[in-house]
Amino acid sequence: MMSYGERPRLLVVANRLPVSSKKTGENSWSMEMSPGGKFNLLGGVTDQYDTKWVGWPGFDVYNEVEKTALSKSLAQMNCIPVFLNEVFDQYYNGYSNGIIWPILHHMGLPVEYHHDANKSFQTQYDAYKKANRMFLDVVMENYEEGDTIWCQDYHLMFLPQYLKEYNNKIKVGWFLHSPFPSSEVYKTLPSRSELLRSVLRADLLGFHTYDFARHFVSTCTQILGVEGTHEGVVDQGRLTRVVVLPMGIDPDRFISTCKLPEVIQQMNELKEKFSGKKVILGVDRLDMIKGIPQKYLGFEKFLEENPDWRDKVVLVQIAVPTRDAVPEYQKVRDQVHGLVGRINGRFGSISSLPVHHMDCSVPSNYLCALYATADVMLVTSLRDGLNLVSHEFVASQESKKGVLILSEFAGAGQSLGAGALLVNPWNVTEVSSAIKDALTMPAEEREERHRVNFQYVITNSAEKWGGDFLSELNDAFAASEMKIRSIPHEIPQQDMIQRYSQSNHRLIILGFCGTLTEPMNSQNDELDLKLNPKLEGTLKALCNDPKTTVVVLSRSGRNILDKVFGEYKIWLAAENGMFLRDPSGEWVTNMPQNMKNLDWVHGVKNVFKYFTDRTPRSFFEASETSLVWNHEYADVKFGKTQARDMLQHLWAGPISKASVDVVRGNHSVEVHAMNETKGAAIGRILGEMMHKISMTTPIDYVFCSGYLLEKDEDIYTFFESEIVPSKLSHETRSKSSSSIHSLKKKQVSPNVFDLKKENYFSVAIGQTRSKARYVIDSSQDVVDLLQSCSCRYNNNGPPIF
Ligand SMILES: O=P(O)(O)OC[C@H]1O[C@H](O[C@H]2O[C@H](CO)[C@@H](O)[C@H](O)[C@H]2O)[C@H](O)[C@@H](O)[C@@H]1O
Ligand SMILES: O=c1ccn([C@@H]2O[C@H](COP(=O)(O)OP(=O)(O)O)[C@@H](O)[C@H]2O)c(=O)[nH]1
Repeated sequence: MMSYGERPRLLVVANRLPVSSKKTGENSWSMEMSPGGKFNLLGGVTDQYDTKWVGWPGFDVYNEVEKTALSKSLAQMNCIPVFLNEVFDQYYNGYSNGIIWPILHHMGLPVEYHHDANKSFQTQYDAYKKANRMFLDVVMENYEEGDTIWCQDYHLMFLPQYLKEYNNKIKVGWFLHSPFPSSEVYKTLPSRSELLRSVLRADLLGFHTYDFARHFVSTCTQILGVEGTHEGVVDQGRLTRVVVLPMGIDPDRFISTCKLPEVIQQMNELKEKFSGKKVILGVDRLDMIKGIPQKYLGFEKFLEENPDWRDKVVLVQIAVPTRDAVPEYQKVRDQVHGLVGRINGRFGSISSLPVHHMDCSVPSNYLCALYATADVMLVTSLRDGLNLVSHEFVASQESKKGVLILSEFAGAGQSLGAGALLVNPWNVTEVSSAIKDALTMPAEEREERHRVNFQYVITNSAEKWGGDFLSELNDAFAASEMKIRSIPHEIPQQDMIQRYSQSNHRLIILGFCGTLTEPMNSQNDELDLKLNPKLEGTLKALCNDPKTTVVVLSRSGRNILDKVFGEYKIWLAAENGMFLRDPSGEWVTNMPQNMKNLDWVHGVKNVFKYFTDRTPRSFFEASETSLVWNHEYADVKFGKTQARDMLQHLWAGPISKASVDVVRGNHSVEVHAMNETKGAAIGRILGEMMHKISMTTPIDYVFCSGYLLEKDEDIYTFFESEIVPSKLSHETRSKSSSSIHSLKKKQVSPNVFDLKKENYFSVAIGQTRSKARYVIDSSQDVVDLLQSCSCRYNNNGPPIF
């Protein structure tokens, strides 16, 4: 592993490098850091990391000598160029900004020009993939083992997959600076699944707001049929962590710039120019998402309704040209120019114009002067990942304490909403009233609102954001490394059976659905879950064996388990351990206190019933604390569509405020009380069991197997902590503190376990990755294993079946 100096290495990969390069002569360049945008993060993380940037330099370079010269100059700024040249147009203007960008911002797909080879989705998509491969090539040329790769934004959605395909051990994070839309919008994208699958290969995914993260997870569950959990997205036992981390700015840069003599001079000039007038400021790229037309309509309405203000207020709008080659951007520019002309025509005079509109960017010091001089900042984005401009305004207003009017559709609305006046930019009347409120706001309220926002902006800086993301990435990577190491092995069948026969008290814990159930096929009419007939005799023999305790631990309810296992001398734990039945058939409630509020159950049941009635061959199980809707036997495609719709209904209705977990399985939707997992239940179950029986022989053999959800796999790790270290004798062990009693706060005898590592068999069914030690393919293998064990139940005696 290579580390530059003492610091770990970080490669930040973004579409654009954070420097602007100017050609000063043949093969010579001058470089300047770009001050704005997400490039602020660079300052934030360089202290702890040796950081290098990989990205497009901002222009084409074809000549090899020039490429080398530019690369050398960029290297001095820790930048590495990716020369996209002929791919750039279709990748950047085409797929990135013409297709993905509008989708991410809820604007829908443009009409496809499929007759024009340069504009068809397919050619643009191919260019996008090609560009992502070009980024990969440059990253790999510079990669050293142990480096962290942080991919930025929607331009690089294929990069996580390409990196992991190249080397699965690379640590990869991806952050989306844009919003992520509702699944209803996202699913219109023709390449929807490929892009999602690719980003899911990263170790950590970051979003600006909770809504974007929630949309992303639910989109993955609906389109890919993967499982969404509170940690992220789980596919085939592999977790991709999802975090919400709103970006920030470098507030000190704005605070100190406002104190520079040059900037104070600019501020004085601006004050003089607009003396006697209040200044409303807008700073946006000239992008459809920024809602500049809506801003002008709101301002126009304000002037219409408030004639007294007409010569006392100006709107200064910096509209930075952007993505000019994309047709939609040309349209919005023309529309905006039309509105500016109309407003100035209606309300202007020889001596004053209400709108000062500029199609240009301004130098960063001048921008600071504008921020600091303005009385009101007006942000009317229709959708915006975050909106750094609003943060920058707040940071620059330390002395003026002006008012921020902020669109509720900007990510920043979720963090600066407390101090800002939040508006719906589509509501022209609301924007107009907010302008009036801002201009007439009493000083006391203005100062208080500013104080709240200023506090947020200085605390949640870009530095904190970068540090938090990278530390989350390290944690996620370490956790996934541990998982990779524990890819389960094939079960050593002979050893398992031999150890079984040599032990004195065996505990067998089994799941039910997919573990012990009868295999179903598409011809089956009977939808009742039934015990696999091949297991009937085996299970009976195991249950009758005095040396063996068998527990079925299932999400199913008491009535189902009773029906299936009524005649067996078996322990049944229904609803993941909420109810426990002993071998004599008596049920007790075994529910933790904090799960008693079950008001949501009724509403969920109604939604499940509605969908069951409309989805042939689907069914649901409703128990007291959980509900499962199963579409395994329904038409595959229709079942998935219905499940997707069902989730929308659930989120919008009965579970919107409930403490529940929703789990989207491959063929099911489950809703159950929060944190109710098999691992959380097993301590309680064993405690209750020990309470009921007097156990003379400690458990020295455990077989635990199921076709389990990722979250229920905590049951496999539960027993790991019960294992006796090999050097501890049984006597020493009995004095040690490692007992269920101490671990799970239940009244059980201290000598419940005497479990050696070799005698613990946790066996996952049908998983490629798992917390279990071993893996088997199907429930048929469970049948074989249990049969082999039961044949040996009288130790060395002859098989009885
Ligand atoms: O590089 P361009 O194509 O000219 O576009 C500039 C950037 O626009 C987008 O910015 C987003 O990132 C900001 C910081 O996270 C966020 O505040 C804003 O809401 C987003 O729109 C784009 O995502 C960047 O990649 C572009 O560089
Ligand atoms: O003339 C200008 C106007 C704006 N900006 C910067 O552009 C960024 C805009 O970021 P924001 O998140 O508001 O929107 P985006 O353009 O990234 O969608 C901010 O950092 C501004 O300081 C700039 O550098 N020059």
